[in-house]
Amino acid sequence: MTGSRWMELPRIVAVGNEAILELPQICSYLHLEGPGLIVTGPHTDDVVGKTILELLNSGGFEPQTLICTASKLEEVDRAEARAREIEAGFLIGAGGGRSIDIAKIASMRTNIPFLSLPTAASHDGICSSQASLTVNGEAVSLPAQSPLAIVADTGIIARAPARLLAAGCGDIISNYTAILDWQLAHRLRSEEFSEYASALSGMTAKMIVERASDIRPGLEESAKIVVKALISSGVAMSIAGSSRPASGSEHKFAHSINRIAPRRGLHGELCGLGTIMMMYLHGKDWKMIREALAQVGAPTSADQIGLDAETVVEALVNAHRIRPERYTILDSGLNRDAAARAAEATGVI
Ligand SMILES: NC(=O)C1=CN([C@@H]2O[C@H](COP(=O)(O)OP(=O)(O)OC[C@H]3O[C@@H](n4cnc5c(N)ncnc54)[C@H](OP(=O)(O)O)[C@@H]3O)[C@@H](O)[C@H]2O)C=CC1
Ligand SMILES: O=C(CO)COP(=O)(O)O
Ligand SMILES: [Zn+2]
Repeated sequence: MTGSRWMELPRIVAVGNEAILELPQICSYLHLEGPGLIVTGPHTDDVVGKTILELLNSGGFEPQTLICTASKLEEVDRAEARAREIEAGFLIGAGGGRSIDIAKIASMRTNIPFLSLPTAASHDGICSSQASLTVNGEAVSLPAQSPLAIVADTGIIARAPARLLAAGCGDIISNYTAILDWQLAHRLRSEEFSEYASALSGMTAKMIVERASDIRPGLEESAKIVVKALISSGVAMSIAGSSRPASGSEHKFAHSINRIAPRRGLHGELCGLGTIMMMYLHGKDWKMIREALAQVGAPTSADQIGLDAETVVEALVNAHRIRPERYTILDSGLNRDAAARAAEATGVI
């Protein structure tokens, strides 16, 4: 085999209190030219929309805003059309995982560079070169543009609702089972495995578990710990060239819940619950995971996010149908009784 696989990584990663104020400077440093299209959501627009507009205006980047409300292809189509219509020089994905993913795919389609401006530490898609979308009701992972720069203002992130920070911890802690699944697929299916990507992803998850008692809502220092971990997890995905180091059976469970009970629980919350149960299925230390999630304030039982036992079991037995090409512990054939036992034994239901 000849040639190489190209790894896309950001050129600038700015993490810190009031980092948002450096936005015009960063755009100039990267030789970006306006208009800049800000892809964001309604809540985020209330929190930082005006600030971003003022900052970009002050730098002469003629900003415009597009509000998106769902992780759907139609929203990507809208972002792409608007970017082309205004002949955008760059895109900014500002907000949670959904806005960043939409900007990421629109950037890939239009070949217009994009900047990632997370306003919450709720997901590890801040820097990854893939995006997750719902297409025809199914969760799909698509190749996308890696951000040219990340601007993570830890002051804004620390002031975001506490639930978002806890969810981000869940998304990182899920790397434990994602790696176990990847190793299993390597052993049983000869799937290509990256020692480096898995080591980085695993170290990131271990750090959050070890520092769980230091992670408190409202603290800038906590926001910094979690954001850096989310970025590392994204780098692991970029190294692997897929979400494999950060998405395994626990993510299949989360996607399966989204299919059965849409809008119930945040992505990272569902992944956290899935990780507890998948650790149990792998015969590993699920209590350590549950304890860490509880320490950071993430849900450890389904009823905390309004899910009933039947929905959890249904999601578990059907989770292997999500992206069947991605082999995980669930592909060994989890029957309904075993699924209920795993959920009950771990206290998830
Ligand atoms: N590409 C990848 O590698 C990854 C992608 N993802 C994807 O990311 C998404 C999950 O991300 P997540 O962030 O949990 O979900 P959302 O993007 O839906 O964000 C959750 C909510 O938080 C709000 N919000 C964000 N920041 C603030 C703030 N500072 N103050 C108040 N509210 C705020 C959002 O507002 P608003 O309404 O403005 O959006 C939204 O209502 C999923 O679609 C998932 O598939 C997750 C992990 C990795
Ligand atoms: O959420 C992810 C990693 O945290 C990646 O998403 P997918 O499960 O859609 O690949
Ligand atoms: Zn995730």
